[in-house]
Amino acid sequence: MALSGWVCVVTGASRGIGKGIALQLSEAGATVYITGRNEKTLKEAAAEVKQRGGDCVPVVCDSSKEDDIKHLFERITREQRGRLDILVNNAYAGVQTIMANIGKKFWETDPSVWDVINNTGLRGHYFCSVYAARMMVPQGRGLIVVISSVGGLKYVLNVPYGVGKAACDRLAVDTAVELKGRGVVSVSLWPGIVKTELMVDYMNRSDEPHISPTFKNDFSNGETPELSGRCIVELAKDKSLMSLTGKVLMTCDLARRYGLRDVDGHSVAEYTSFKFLLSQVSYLSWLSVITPSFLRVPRFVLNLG
Ligand SMILES: NC(=O)c1ccc[n+]([C@@H]2O[C@H](COP(=O)([O-])OP(=O)(O)OC[C@H]3O[C@@H](n4cnc5c(N)ncnc54)[C@H](O)[C@@H]3O)[C@@H](O)[C@H]2O)c1
Repeated sequence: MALSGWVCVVTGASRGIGKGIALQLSEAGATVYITGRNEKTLKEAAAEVKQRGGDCVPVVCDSSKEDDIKHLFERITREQRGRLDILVNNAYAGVQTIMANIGKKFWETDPSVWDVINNTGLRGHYFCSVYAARMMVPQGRGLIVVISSVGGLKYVLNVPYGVGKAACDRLAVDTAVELKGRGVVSVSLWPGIVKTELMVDYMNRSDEPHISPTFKNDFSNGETPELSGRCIVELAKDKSLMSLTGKVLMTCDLARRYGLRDVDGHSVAEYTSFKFLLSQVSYLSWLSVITPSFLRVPRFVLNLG
């Protein structure tokens, strides 16, 4: 129980990656406050965490409302005597809207899609980070993780998605600048393709015209929602964690760093390997068959990107 006695917050944990992270943090011994808007689904998720022996506190908290966020952190301060070890900024309200608008250009889409995607998934993260840092800085330790994605580096899905993810990455990098010397680590985490409930449901829709055979194959090799949680547990235990502050981390890099497999026993897809990248280009995919998987794009190239 490496995280026994630790106090964590995972926002947006009634399903998907947030729930997976809560399951892993509580399995490692932490008390995990999970948030969401719907009391019923939140309590169901908490029951699942508790069923695996974890300590979980469901709190109805809408990440797009500052008052809710303020009350969440006031409650933790009261109940845990000011202790907070990890904040995972994960809440995201955009998945269904993104799926419903795939293929449309930004000018063909209702502009309010920006708010759906970024009010919770960016602004909410900033507000949570402020209140969490107010607890962590005085105690001189803590870890803040923002769940982002490769959309922070290149165009994926749509404009508000990518701009929001680039800003999530900058949120982690810039908060790390101001947290320097305070003992609090701030990182951005990119999961790969994750088999969340919503994604599985989307992929199962036989009438969906936007799913390419390549993506179907990538999805079948995708991550479970718990892999990100497994990576965060290892990060929290890492003696040289401070050296990672201000960095954008990928689950596949962390899996390699800590020798992790996914919770279902599968090895983690290497998204920066030439083998994977070649498989994405139809006329070069034959090359991926003969390319060894240990050949990867150097990190400095990604950083330049
Ligand atoms: N699914 C993937 O393949 C994938 C890959 C890379 C990155 N990500 C990122 O991971 C994050 C989580 O995505 P997901 O796929 O698990 O999404 P999801 O929709 O399955 O889960 C989002 C969670 O946030 C909660 N939520 C929504 N609005 C909220 C609000 N206003 N306040 C509080 N909670 C709220 C939902 O109830 C749910 O529990 C996102 O940032 C997403 O971009 C996902």
